[in-house]
Amino acid sequence: MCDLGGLDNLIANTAYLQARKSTDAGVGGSKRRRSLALPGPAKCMEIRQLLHLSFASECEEQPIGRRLFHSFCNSVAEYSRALAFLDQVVELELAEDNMQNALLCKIVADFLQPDSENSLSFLSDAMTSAASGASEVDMKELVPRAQQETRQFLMGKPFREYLESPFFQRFLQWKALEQQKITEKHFYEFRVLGKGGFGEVCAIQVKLTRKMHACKKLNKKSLKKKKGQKMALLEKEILESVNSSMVVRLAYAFETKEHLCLVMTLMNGGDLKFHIYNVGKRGLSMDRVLFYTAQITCGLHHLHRLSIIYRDMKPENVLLDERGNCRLSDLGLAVVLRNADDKITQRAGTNGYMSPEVIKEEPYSYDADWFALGCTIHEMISGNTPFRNFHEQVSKEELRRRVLQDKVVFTKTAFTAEAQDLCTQLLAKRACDRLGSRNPNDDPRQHGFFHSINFQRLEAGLVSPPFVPDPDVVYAKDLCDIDEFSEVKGVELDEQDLKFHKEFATGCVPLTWQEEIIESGLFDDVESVQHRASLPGNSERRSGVCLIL
Ligand SMILES: Nc1ncnc2c1ncn2[C@@H]1O[C@H](COP(=O)(O)OP(=O)(O)OP(=O)(O)O)[C@@H](O)[C@H]1O
Repeated sequence: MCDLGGLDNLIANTAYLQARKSTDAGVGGSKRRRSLALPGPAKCMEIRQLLHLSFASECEEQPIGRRLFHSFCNSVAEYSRALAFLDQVVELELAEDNMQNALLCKIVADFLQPDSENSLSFLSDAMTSAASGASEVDMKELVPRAQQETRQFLMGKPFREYLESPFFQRFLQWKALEQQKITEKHFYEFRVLGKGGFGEVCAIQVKLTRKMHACKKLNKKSLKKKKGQKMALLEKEILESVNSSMVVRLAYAFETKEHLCLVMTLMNGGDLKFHIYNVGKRGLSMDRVLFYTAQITCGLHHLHRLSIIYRDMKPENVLLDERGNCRLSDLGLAVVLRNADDKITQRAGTNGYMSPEVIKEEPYSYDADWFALGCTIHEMISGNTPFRNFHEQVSKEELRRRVLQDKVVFTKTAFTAEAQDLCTQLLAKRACDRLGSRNPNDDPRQHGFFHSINFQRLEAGLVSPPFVPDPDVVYAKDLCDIDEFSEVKGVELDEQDLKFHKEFATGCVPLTWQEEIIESGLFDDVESVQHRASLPGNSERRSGVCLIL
């Protein structure tokens, strides 16, 4: 029986939906005031000592660093042109196929021709003379070389000057703020979204930025009792290392008295299992199957490049966000290989998605994920997994036999020839015959099924999802259908546990935190206040910054 009435659920949903909308409205749309204190010079000196300064990290990878390096470069015409050129190259990489040639010619004419107004004076003579009268084929080869020379240039004098400029001081202030201790006081908490093995997942909102996230709470005593501490730390470290728009990302890791908390990308559009079985007729339309499969494939590819085997590929673990893009979630079973080509034998995964080699406990690696992807595509198209029909009761032994022996049959007309071929190749019984694992360069993204997908644009978020979840629907079970956790008895936490909790609760994850600060408008607000303060006639110079925004 449900303890909570429908009213409780309604109130929880309304509060949650309203909080989501306040984030959508952005900083400008919200009336609540926020205060922000950026640390002063002493703290900045301390932070500077701790950083291993590199151009790639400080000026390219870290979002706030990139923005401040851009601002610095904009004050010197030559540096500003160099960045404009690099920005154009990125635009070229993401351009639609039919726009590519025109853009390529424009870039060469604007930046590489010695007589052009924006010509890059630091480029080698060999480069500029090759640019005059170059054919399109030559240009395709010249632009990446010019890109390299430009980067080399920026890494020299401009980078050294940047490190001595007030822009870098500002960067250090943000870095100092990034290292603040994170506690539950930084967040508002909303309804529970789901239940995991060690605790609930609930929606939360960062007070400072108003960004919504999902918070996976892991009960400290339960982790200890079920010997889950090592696994939890590994999941946290893996999430932290991932930087893909196709995999859930970690924003904060902190602890409360009872829980270790992982604050991750909020995926509020429901999971693929729900969409396959609970909306309209079973299965998904082919445009959705294509879109999700392309995104999942990018997500798996990203993990594999980091030597991570996901090991739990299935529709239930693929979550949609409010725009209809999907990400892989629940990296609780993922493992990192010490060497990229190592193999492991430990049986892990979900029955019905585990590959023959995992079932037989034979050595396996990334090939296991490609097999599970084959099962997932089959399920998205037909509403049945390849080895078990919907609602069919099958014993573990029979399921095992089917996976090991049965040829997959495609009974539904919904399978196009290309979809069928993709599934067949992914579901090959032997890993060495399986798409994705046949040789070191085997890439499922090159399969004909994906011929209409521009993967670079997809990864950059420039392809519109074919389905957008309803913004007024909460795609989560009603509160009364989510079981509560019972108290963990008979476990005492000791010194060793406290040490582990400290190792886990590392606070803000730099790249995600910096993105959040920029996205929320806080970064621009601070910059404009600082800019006003530095104008002639304004005596109010600031070193530390304490702002009410
Ligand atoms: N990022 C997220 N956004 C929204 N909801 C989420 C998110 N992550 C998890 N959930 C919800 O919480 C539930 C439990 O999360 P998750 O599967 O990661 O926990 P778990 O401890 O690994 O559970 P299990 O081991 O049982 O799979 C999910 O089924 C989903 O409904």
